[in-house]
Amino acid sequence: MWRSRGSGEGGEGEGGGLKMDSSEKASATSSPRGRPPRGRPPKLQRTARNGVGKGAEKTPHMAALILARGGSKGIPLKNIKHLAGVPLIGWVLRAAQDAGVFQSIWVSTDHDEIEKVAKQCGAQVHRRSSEVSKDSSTSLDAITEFLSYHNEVDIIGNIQATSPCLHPADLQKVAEMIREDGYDSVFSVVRRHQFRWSEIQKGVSEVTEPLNLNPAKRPRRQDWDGELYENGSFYFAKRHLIEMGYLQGGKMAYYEMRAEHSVDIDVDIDWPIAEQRVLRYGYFGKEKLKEIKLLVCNIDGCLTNGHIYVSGNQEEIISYDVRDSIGINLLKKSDIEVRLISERSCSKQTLSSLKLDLRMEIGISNKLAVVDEWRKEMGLCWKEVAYLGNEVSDEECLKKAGMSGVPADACSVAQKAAGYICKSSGGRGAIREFAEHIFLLMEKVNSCQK
Ligand SMILES: CC(=O)N[C@H]1[C@H]([C@H](O)[C@H](O)CO)O[C@](OP(=O)(O)OC[C@H]2O[C@@H](n3ccc(N)nc3=O)[C@H](O)[C@@H]2O)(C(=O)O)C[C@@H]1O
Repeated sequence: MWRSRGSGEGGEGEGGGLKMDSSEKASATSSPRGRPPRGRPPKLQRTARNGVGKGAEKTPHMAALILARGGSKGIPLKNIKHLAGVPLIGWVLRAAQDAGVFQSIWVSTDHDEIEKVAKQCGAQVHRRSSEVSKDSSTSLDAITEFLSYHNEVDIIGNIQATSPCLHPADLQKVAEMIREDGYDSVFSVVRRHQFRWSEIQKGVSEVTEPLNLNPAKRPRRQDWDGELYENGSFYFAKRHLIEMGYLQGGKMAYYEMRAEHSVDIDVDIDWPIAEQRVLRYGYFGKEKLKEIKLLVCNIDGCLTNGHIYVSGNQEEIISYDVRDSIGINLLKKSDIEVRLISERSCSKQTLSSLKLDLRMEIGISNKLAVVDEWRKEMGLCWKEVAYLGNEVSDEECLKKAGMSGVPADACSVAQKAAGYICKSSGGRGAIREFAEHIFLLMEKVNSCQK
């Protein structure tokens, strides 16, 4: 959903890339389905690895594993539903990729669409069996199955997509705790200041009791350290523990996450709150965002819905959404110049009758060259350019721009190259929505600069 980046100008923007060696690439999907039926998964065996056994010098293989079954109950296909323009699994995948501590990064799923999105986000996919994809299946069941097909893995970092505010630094610290401090398992917690009370059970106890406070001396927040709660963001464990049926055990430690990064999507009403949280505190990639000064927008399929009506006297008739013209005006008021570009030789006369008063170039076969020229003319770097496109011809600009978006109905090449996928379609409010996204991220940039 975002691009792998190299160094230099082409590597600017919100995302990061996963480095895989060729053997890992060759097995981009692992699948119990692809194997001959032989009942239960093979019995797990402890091999001479991970510092155990003779001459084992190899760095232990730490795999990130995101469990993403298709049958989520409360929110349908929750694991790939777009949260702030990015599929839910995409947030934690981006953090895992940029952490640079994993030898491999996997999504375990039983669903075709989730497999597709996971691969677009740069993950390898384990097609899990239906036995570990039921409502009653636990995470441990799915992790155990994954390990039984991946003998090369020594340590599992089970990252839950339902905690999308994860940052690479959190994962780097946990990897260090396991690799250097010798912990067998580490899981995330958050500090909460919550007073707990015993439950009233009819017939047993008619009164409640304080569990962690003295009502006569109620502490103020600043006078009380609070308590640590498992927050469900991640669970790291060495293979032997999982083989024994534990995700937490052995030499065990917790990792305390910052409260603002601790988000747990459990029920549907958590979704809008999580969306606001990621926009403010989420991880947007290695490269720092810069203030946007120019937005370039493709015409057919972004400004318009792509339909053209031709009148008897060969005049083109197009439609656009008033919300988009409001979005354009808001951008202009915020000193963001908006320009239009088109591969097709649209009718300039028709476009100028929209009275948007925007500079535009039409009939452009190499959009990248034109936008590059525009940004140089304005003295901008690519990070200061936002691009909204929907077609294959927009791919390069989407990859280069500091902020990139596509309407909901953009082609898959463009979707893959963009950092933000609008809920609105082209010609139906996508520009307005993308403008809103730009404003939110600019707030983030400005608050970081203060
Ligand atoms: C490691 C673990 O035990 N995780 C469980 C967590 C954990 O205890 C809490 O988050 C702690 O705060 O709780 C559950 O959490 P939940 O059901 O939301 O699952 C978390 C993520 O894992 C995926 N998952 C879970 C189980 C499974 N067999 N396959 C999966 O793909 C879900 O799709 C989702 O993306 C729960 O609420 O019931 C179930 C999870 O199994």
